[in-house]
Amino acid sequence: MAIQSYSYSGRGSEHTAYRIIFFGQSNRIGFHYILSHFFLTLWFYKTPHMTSKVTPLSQQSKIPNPTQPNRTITPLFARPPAAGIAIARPPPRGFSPCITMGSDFKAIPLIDISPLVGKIDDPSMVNDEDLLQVVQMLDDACREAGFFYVKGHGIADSLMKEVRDVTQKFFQLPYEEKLKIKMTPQSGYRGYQRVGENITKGKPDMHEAIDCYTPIEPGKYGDLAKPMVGSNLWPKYPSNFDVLLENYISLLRDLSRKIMRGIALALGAPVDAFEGTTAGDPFWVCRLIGYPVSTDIPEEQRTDTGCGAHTDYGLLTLVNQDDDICALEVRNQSGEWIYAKPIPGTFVCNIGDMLKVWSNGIYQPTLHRVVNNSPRYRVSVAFFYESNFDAAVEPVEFCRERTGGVAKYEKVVYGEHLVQKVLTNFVM
Ligand SMILES: N=C(N)NCCCC[C@H](N)C(=O)O
Ligand SMILES: O=C(O)CCC(=O)C(=O)O
Ligand SMILES: [Fe+2]
Repeated sequence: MAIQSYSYSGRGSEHTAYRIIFFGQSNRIGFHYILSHFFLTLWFYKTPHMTSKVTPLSQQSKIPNPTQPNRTITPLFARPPAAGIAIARPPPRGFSPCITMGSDFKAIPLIDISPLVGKIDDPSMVNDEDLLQVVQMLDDACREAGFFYVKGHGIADSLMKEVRDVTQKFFQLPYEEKLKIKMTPQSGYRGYQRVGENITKGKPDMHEAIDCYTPIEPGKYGDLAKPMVGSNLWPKYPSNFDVLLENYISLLRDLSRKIMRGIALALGAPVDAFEGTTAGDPFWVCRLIGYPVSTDIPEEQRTDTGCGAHTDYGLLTLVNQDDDICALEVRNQSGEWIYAKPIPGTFVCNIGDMLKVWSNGIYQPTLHRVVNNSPRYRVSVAFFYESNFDAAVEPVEFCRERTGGVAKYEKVVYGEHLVQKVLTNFVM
């Protein structure tokens, strides 16, 4: 048994945490020693661990290290059972080599979500061991890295690849051709944007993209959605682009809904917490992105980042990235950039700003950026699963209770958050 004591500073306060680790090891089987380590980590906080400061979301991105705030670690099995689930016993907490115990992750966990995908809509799933294990892994991943890979998600490899392939083909077209679907304020910020047109924190990003959003009819959501009214501008070439993408998006919507069900359980919430007025009519965003080889960009136009450091705006992001180029980087607590290396057949998932507010900071979105230093053009297709456009997202009561009783974030209307981002994302 070992006891470690260490300090870390969160937003506005210092903590000393004591971490007690028990580990049992060494079972002898035949000629081999098989070491098995069981970690039971108990956290004690010396100080009352929550600040009572309410910080508007608009200021969050200005805080230097929003990656890891004051965190409360409440083991899943210590939580009160939520309505709608009857957790009879704790899910097994085995040691997973993918998950770095502690706050400074070095790798992003990989989760096989097939039990979740197969069973999450079945009311009799509540005590399913495999499912609960996935829920536990989601909880660990959302606390530790805010990022995880998923496999066993049910989306065919061939479809993932085809979507990247048509994206690549489109970006290979001559500029005039791409301009036929140019993004403008009149198009509701939907369509093609050239390299350097998207800006992050004032700096042009070295990517080109097609942005698509849930279509919005004029008048829907009143003034709130006005800048984004419109339907999507799909390329005419390759000719199956719109059909392919619309099918892909509908599959990813359903997959995201299922993962959000898992995340709801991971938070100890009812399984349908992200349905109804929160995300029962989820807004979605899809960005098809191309990152040119840096030497192909005219020097006077070139910056060193494909996409500057940011957090995503909604609930959950699923990134379908090129198989063989390492470019997406995720920031850990000590400020190191950890590669989200491509793992063929997986999506890279991460949580967004709305989940932070809703969970009162139990889960935090992690800063990430893209740098394509490879000698090859990189493609990624990012799908963003968001709350209802007009959802007023605020810390829910049981998450507040779990984090000291005080709401750390003010209510934010998702659509306002999105529109504010979109209106400042482009030099037009
Ligand atoms: N829908 C999402 N999440 N898009 C992410 C793009 C991030 C870059 C953007 N210029 C920004 O500064 O946010
Ligand atoms: O290209 C990627 O891998 C990630 C893109 C991203 O983070 C975004 O568009 O929000
Ligand atoms: Fe992102």
